[in-house]
Amino acid sequence: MLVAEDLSLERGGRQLFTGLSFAVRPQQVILVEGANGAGKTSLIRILAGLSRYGFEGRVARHGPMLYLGHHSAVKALLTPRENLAWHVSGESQYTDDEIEAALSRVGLHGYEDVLSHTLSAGQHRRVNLARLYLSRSPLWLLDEPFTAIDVSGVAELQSLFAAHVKQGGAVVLTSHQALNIDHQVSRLDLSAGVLP
Ligand SMILES: Nc1ncnc2c1ncn2[C@@H]1O[C@H](COP(=O)(O)OP(=O)(O)OP(=O)(O)O)[C@@H](O)[C@H]1O
Repeated sequence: MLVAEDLSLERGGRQLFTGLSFAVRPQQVILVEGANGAGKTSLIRILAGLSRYGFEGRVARHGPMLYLGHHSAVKALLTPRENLAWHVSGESQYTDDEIEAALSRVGLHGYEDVLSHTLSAGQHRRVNLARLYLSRSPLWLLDEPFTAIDVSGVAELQSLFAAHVKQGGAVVLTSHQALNIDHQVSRLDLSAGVLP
């Protein structure tokens, strides 16, 4: 699904990692770990093809991917229904029932048509995460998907990740939280600075 070869990243005069090579294969969950500032967000953005700043190396992706960034891309003056419909419109055609069902899966039943600026931080984040329930992309690149999500929401997400990889998908994510996924998790630790 993805092959990363000899990745190096320098930021603000600091070498964050060098010589990083790995592959992402179907049915893999890869947790990118490391201290604050280790380069996790930067790595996910590089894998998604969204950043080249300070970066050397090669990333080859095969097939569609879904990237969810650290910062919620939910527009305050649109409703959750409108935000989700807009976000997924580039990926495929979805019916209003499918949009509603996805919002319901993330606990937003009853909030579909309020303005998003009236939502809590966690609800805001959940609007973004609803995209995962509609995604047909096999590769998910997720930067801190659990931020602002409550305990039951985290458990739901972890079940979703397990189901996704069991169906042949792959998930690469950053998180400062320990994972409790019913599937083997590979770890990519950036704290060491220089990886094999
Ligand atoms: N646009 C930028 N310009 C200069 N330096 C940057 C930029 N973006 C990030 N950095 C630096 O790159 C380093 C890695 O940042 P990054 O956000 O990838 O870390 P992280 O491991 O995700 O951190 P955290 O756990 O705090 O989210 C940090 O030292 C940060 O200051």
